[in-house]
Amino acid sequence: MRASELFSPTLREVPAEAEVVSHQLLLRAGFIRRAAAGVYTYLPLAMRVIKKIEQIVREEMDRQGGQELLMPIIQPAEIWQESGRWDVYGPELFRLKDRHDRDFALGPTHEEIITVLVRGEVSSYKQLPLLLYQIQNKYRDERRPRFGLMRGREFIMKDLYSFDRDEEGLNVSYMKMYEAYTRVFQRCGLHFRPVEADSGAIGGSDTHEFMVLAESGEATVLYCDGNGCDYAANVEKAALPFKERRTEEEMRPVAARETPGCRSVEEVCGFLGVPARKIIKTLIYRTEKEVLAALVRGDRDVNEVKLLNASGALRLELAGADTVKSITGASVGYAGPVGLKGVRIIADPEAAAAVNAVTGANRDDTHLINVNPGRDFKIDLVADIRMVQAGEPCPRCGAGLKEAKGIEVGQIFKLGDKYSRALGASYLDEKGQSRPVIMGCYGIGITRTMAAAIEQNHDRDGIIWPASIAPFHVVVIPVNVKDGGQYAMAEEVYSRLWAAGIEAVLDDRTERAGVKFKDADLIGYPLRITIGAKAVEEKLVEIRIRKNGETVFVPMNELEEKVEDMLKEL
Ligand SMILES: O=C(C[C@@H]1CCCCN1)Cn1cnc2cc(Cl)c(F)cc2c1=O
Ligand SMILES: [Mg+2]
Repeated sequence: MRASELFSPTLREVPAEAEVVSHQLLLRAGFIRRAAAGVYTYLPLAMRVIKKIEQIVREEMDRQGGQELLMPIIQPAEIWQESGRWDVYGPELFRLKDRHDRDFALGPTHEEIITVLVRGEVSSYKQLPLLLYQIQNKYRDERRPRFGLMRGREFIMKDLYSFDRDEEGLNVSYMKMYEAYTRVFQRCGLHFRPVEADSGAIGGSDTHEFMVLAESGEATVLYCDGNGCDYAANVEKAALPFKERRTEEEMRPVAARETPGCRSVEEVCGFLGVPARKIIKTLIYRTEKEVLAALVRGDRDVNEVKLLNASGALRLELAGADTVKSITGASVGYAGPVGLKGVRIIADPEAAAAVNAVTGANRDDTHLINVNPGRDFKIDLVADIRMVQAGEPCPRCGAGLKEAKGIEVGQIFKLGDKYSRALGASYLDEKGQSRPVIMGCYGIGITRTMAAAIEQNHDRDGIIWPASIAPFHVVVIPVNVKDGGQYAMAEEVYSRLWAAGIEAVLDDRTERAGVKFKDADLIGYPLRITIGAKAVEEKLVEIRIRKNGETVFVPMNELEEKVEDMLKEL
């Protein structure tokens, strides 16, 4: 490929809406262009990266017995009504009508499509297990698409679905995918961690997320690196065994205390001179069914994913000031469990075990002291609803947990019979008994993986592609294209690299060398070969490694071998 022909319009400045590095660099380096909010055109350089990631994914899915197919993007509403999800998903589900006014969805995922397919074709245990996958665009109408390809409304996903006879078979499929995902992300040159995760609305039991570790990641991971312990969990899921603390403290009578303007835990602690762990923090939430009061110890935070799961609701959000006012009679910051009417009280075990605690009084500028759960208010449900914090003991080995930010690039789920029962996909077992097929589903965000690779591999000059997914391996730059000797040598290097299966770009533009170097660093080619006057005289090529800036001089007769060896390390 010659740079003068390559369609990769670079930008000097980036639009303000590009908040994260991968979004900025994908725009600046000419990889993507915005078509609408959260909708992008992938330009040639991006397509080369996407194809390489897809190829790695295909090879690893096929290695485990996966069979590729391609499912439709437009999905008939009927199967979503049959699975019960047509009314569960709100505005996030893109819906459209055809010319006959029939309802369709743009596929955000494909459990319904694939289960209906298998229902029609599988009837005997002899046909199982089945691992079917596709690599296809997905559509999810995010309220606020942002971070470029990291949270788009149209994105490319590999989704595989496993069909087994029973749980045991599912466990085999699940472990096959766990291994395949580990190989995929290793081959993509990414530093990642599988973490225990929450299965969310999709249901099912076990699930792991594959996190690319990067500061800009939206997910928080708690992990242990205590002597070989590999515990790691999305903080949404992380749970620690509750240890009741024996206390001899006598229950004292409740009393009100004026706490003017003290809304936060810190302000109340400072004003009353009590530690945060003596406070029961009360947060008012709304679900699609009811209003809840969530109680956690003052030095903890509510884990909204755990609260949602404990409440059995589908949607949960913090109540606004007016709801807090109407429910508690006070403005935000003075809510407490004593005397609350018409709300369900869900308390974390630590809050439920509190003795002589401080709580809001449900009256402005007032708190209560010596509040005792059970005596002064009734708890409707005790459930683990708190965030685990860094430093707390690893549930496996006791070492202090560490915290990292992660970008979720894949997630694998055990679905069980949730969709096969709802949609009637069953098979006859050896004894002629009809049983539901047991399913798993496994996703990798292809375009999100490309963005995550940039988040994890960049510097102030631009992208640093891992060699395995780089759009090209080498850029060959003649310092002066008007110098016949330099240009001829650059052409020779360029054609010999391609002959050796190494993907090279020849920067044949008439720009100054400095501009070419800047573009090479921005686009992020793993290697840069410079051909200047010295190179021509001494028949030496200068090879610079993008990742660490190291430069080596290589005689022409060792060119291909040296480049191959260097690429293996990148
Ligand atoms: O997609 C999954 C689970 C797995 C992930 C891996 C590949 C197979 N599916 C979960 N999920 C996420 N967002 C969704 C958004 C909409 Cl609008 C929807 F209607 C459904 C879903 C939905 O089901
Ligand atoms: Mg997830």
